Amino acid sequence: MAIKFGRPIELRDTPRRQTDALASPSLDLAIRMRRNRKSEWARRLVRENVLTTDDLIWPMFVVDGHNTRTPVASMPGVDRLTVDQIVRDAERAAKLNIPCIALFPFTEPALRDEQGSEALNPDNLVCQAVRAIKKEFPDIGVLCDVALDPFTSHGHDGLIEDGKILNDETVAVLVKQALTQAEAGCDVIAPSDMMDGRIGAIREALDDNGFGDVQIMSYAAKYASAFYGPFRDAIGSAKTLTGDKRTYQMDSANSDEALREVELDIAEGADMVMVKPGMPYLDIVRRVKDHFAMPTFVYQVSGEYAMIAGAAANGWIDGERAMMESLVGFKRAGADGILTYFAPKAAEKIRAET
Ligand SMILES: NCC(=O)CCC(=O)O
Ligand SMILES: [Mg+2]
Repeated sequence: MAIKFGRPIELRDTPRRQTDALASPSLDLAIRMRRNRKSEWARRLVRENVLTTDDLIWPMFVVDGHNTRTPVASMPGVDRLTVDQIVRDAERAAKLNIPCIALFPFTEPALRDEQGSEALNPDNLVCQAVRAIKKEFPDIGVLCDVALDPFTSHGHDGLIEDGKILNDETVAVLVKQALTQAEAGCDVIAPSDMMDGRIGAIREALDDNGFGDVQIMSYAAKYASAFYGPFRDAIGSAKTLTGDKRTYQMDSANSDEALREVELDIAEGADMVMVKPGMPYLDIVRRVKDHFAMPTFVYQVSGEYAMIAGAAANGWIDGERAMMESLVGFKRAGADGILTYFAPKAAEKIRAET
């Protein structure tokens, strides 16, 4: 039924209620969208998307030392944690019913080299943290990032020769890094490097080495983004990174290309796929979810966190409401889960409200 200015055209000929428009201004509207918004219970009843603690993955930063929490200046409210402290936050995550945590290391500069060799050390910070967490809280999911950037002196995700990031040679190292992490007890391998063919190579190696149950969450559509800045502060690669990552991460102007990236990773054996960053790429999340119907994740990255947390700290926005609005926006776009530094805060808010 065609509707124009509220009153169905088909009804235009039927007698109207007699009203004196001036004395009692009242539009003759059959449909009033505001009725379903009239009170909190009514809004709850028609709500289409709900954020739960099951949707959250909490990224954490691990640093060498003991019993120390060091604030990351560009991420207000986020700390680098020593292994014993990460176990305490894992406990907090478990109590908040957050299903999974993600680990990122701050590697001492002396341990970084051109090849990122520390990534293959079975006793590196990430492996230590995985073992410590799994010992105390075996039921929480632990996700480990696969890429060389926290370990290389140049801050790139792969090996470099003559200024070029080598693809196949890098994949060979990433396979070893993934096996090292699986050996430590990691549940989900999450390659974030954007080399071609790494998902298939890692899947094959995991299967050949008795890690058939270890899942792969692929950073399938990862864009070269300015929003990663605070993360690079947190892992200590901001100052050392030479150049940018545009020869391997995606061009922010592209959308069809994201579907091709995701399609390849699914074909190579990804169990879950991810779009990153989040807020500027909600259209990509929606396309990926609609196209592949895969478990689809989104990373609300450090710069997105910093924008909200920083503005809130200045009193420019209501931080809690902006946090929740941004997170439900990901659900609305089709995400099954969100990696977010807000995870503990959001989980606490959800718990307080239910
Ligand atoms: N591989 C993980 C990241 O690069 C995270 C980026 C961010 O939070 O800015
Ligand atoms: Mg790819």
